[in-house]
Amino acid sequence: MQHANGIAYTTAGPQDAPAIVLSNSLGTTLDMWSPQLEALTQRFRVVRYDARGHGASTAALDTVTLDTLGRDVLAVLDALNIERAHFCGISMGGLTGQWLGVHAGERIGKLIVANTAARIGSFDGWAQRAALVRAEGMAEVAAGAAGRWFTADFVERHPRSVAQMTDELRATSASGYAACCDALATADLREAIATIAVPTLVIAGEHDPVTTVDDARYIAERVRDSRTVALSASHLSNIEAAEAFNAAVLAFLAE
Ligand SMILES: O=C(O)CC1=CCC(=O)O1
Repeated sequence: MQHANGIAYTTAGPQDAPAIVLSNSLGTTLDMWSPQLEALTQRFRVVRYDARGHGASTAALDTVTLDTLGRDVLAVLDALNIERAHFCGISMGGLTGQWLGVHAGERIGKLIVANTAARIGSFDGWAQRAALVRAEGMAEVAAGAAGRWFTADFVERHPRSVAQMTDELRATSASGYAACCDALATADLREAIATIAVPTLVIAGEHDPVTTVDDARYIAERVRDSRTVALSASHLSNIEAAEAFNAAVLAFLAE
């Protein structure tokens, strides 16, 4: 694991291949991309990183905004001397991707934003969640995570994958998680995304209760060079519908 400005990252795949950066969701780590690694490293240099406050990232947590999360990606690209990379982010990572499309489009080849929205949740909802984990730690948020992240059917059929993800969430630093809740509380790109000029794929989960198919449509209707695909999955569609997710990403990158 290497660090750039306190952001932990790792690379895999051929060094001279085009790079793709993978950006995790709230309460997960770069390990969430394991189901994508084999497929993507056939053709890409895959750069995974732990979002600020998560996993092995040690970056400061005083005032974290969406701007901070976006600039963290640029710091990783700079550390690797990568001028331009594809970017695939899920949920909070997808919001980070939209920020990059708006503010640093010249650094992004193609953009994939999955299970995300231009504005996720509400200020009050995120403020309450941040206060909860700051006061009481991760237990309550982790207890409800399976139902936010996966369909009941997936939870029943894949208990080990689900437990791995919820254990990881339970182990997430409460202050890191809360700092990212703060960022989500104020992140609102509903108007700004109309300026995104990067070719964009918007992936939705048909059963996602957090960021809906309508949220995906909202993005696609405003980003001029965009297409959408809806997968039979809940929120963490890269895990629940890994094969279809990989196929959609690879087809888009091959266009
Ligand atoms: O609430 C959750 O755990 C789902 C989620 C919202 C933003 C994000 O990245 O994950």
